Amino acid sequence: MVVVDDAAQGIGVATALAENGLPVAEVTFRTAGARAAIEAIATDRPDVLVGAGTVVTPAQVDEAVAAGARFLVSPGISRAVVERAQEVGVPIVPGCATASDIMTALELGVTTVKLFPAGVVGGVAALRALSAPFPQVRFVPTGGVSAANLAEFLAVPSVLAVGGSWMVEKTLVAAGDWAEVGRRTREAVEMAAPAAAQTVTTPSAPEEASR
Ligand SMILES: O=C(O)C(=O)C[C@H](O)[C@H](O)COP(=O)(O)O
Repeated sequence: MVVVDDAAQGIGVATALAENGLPVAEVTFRTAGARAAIEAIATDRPDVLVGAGTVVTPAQVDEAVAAGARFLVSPGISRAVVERAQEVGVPIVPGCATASDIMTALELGVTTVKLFPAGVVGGVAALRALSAPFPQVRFVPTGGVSAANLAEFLAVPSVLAVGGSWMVEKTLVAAGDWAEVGRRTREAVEMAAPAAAQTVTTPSAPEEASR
């Protein structure tokens, strides 16, 4: 989850992420420069999977896709936004904070949702509670995820991935401190690796089978 002011910052972040094992960036539509940053990454770093975050209107769906975004993320769930994404054929991960939000996602045919803001709505305990009635749903918790709790979130079987801004903190991006962005990225990738390996090697473990 990246907040950048312009194309140059976007390229700096994308390069630091890719060179440290995480070639994926969600550039949020929170700044005037977000569109230019997505365009620059899509053009100059085709090895990086670039998406748009904080997509809250159908018009932003179109804008993001025109800029080259290959996936979309919303902080909440809006029928109009999800339906527009489905019309143009780009994957969208809407934010859900309650069981009702998840039911709306399911009605729209969406089974991968973002739990947001994950830390505030109950963290791992909320994930486990919401996973029980919705075994078909995969969660991407964001909002309050960090190096301190990353492993805990990834250990929940229904968690597909996590997202967060701690690797690309605004002050680091503003200062162009790509070495520190790279260090935090590498650390996160190393912490996530055991969870990813477990998902691949133990698909029939009891916990997995009961999902
Ligand atoms: O607006 C969106 O579409 C988002 O994706 C929200 C972000 O994922 C979170 O704001 C990240 O939260 P922190 O890692 O705690 O900074």
